[in-house]
Amino acid sequence: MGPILAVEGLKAYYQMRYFGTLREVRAVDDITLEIQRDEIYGLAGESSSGKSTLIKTIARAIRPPLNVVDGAVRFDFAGQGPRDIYTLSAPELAATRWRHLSYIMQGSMNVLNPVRRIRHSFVDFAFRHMSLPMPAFLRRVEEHLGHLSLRPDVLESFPHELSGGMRQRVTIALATVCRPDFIIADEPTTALDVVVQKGVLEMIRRLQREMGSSVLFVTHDMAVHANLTDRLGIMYAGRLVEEAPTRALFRQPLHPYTAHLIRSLPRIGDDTPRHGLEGRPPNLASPPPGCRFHPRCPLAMEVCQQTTPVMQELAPGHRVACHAAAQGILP
Ligand SMILES: Nc1ncnc2c1ncn2[C@@H]1O[C@H](COP(=O)(O)OP(=O)(O)OP(=O)(O)O)[C@@H](O)[C@H]1O
Repeated sequence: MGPILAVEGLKAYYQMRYFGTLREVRAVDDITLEIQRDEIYGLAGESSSGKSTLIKTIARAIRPPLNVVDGAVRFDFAGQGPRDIYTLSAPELAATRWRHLSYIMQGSMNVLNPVRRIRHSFVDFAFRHMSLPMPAFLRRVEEHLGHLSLRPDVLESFPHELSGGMRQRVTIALATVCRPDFIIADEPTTALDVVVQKGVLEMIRRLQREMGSSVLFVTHDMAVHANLTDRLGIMYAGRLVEEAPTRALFRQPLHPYTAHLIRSLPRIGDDTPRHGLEGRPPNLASPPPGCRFHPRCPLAMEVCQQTTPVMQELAPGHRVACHAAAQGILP
């Protein structure tokens, strides 16, 4: 069986008109990647690199001014054969969401209605996918909550009555109760304190293993990626610049930006001062020509200012878009 998700040449721009002139923010610019069944694929990159835009585009959860300009997003759920999510009809899309493709968001309040009891959220999102009468459905939900160390009475609670960690576990329960094939998680633990964060990450890993689902996990936190993900893609200024099995990427990053992200991680007992990168990420309405990282890159050469580097596989499963790396120059 092929990959569960194949993204090909995807471009998604925020397109705005000011006095008749088109301004485009190229937040996702020519991204190609595949996600396999039964893996956790991490997506990293600093703020504004386009991570959220990419996953919204993958989930077809976009609205103007964000538009897909080019490319394809093909899911192959349960081996049904690849389908571009943008060719699904509205009923097909509704039948897919939560059942095959679900979403764990940054703030749990986005998905939990603050003025309705938790039970209603489960009924609204999951009931129609389960083909069970209501009492059996609610029993299934309670069982699933128990699996996430949540008591059945949370169903009768309002979201504000629960702690942040419990709310996030409820949203994970909601996203997993239909045993979806593919789960997108967007910074699901960023707002939580470290101890709660650890528990939530372990829970995501355990559920993923049990269900054999694929997870696309987005966070800027490289330490979380190191502990959780099987493979990792690094985004910079709207482009994927490196991708590899997580261990290989930490052992030997090939892109200078990835090397910088890894070097910025704090290490216990290491007091050497850490130097930030000079400069700021580019404005995506007018990114620099050539490699978008070149104004900040310690290895920049003339070619980097003129020619956009293409992704090349330099080691098995290890792709990088960097002129220096292609010449064997390590960061
Ligand atoms: N509604 C919008 N209109 C115009 N530009 C936008 C809009 N939303 C995001 N952008 C721009 O798109 C680019 C990518 O933003 P995005 O939120 O996808 O990045 P991110 O990597 O997810 O960042 P963060 O980690 O801060 O969420 C940024 O330059 C941002 O300013």
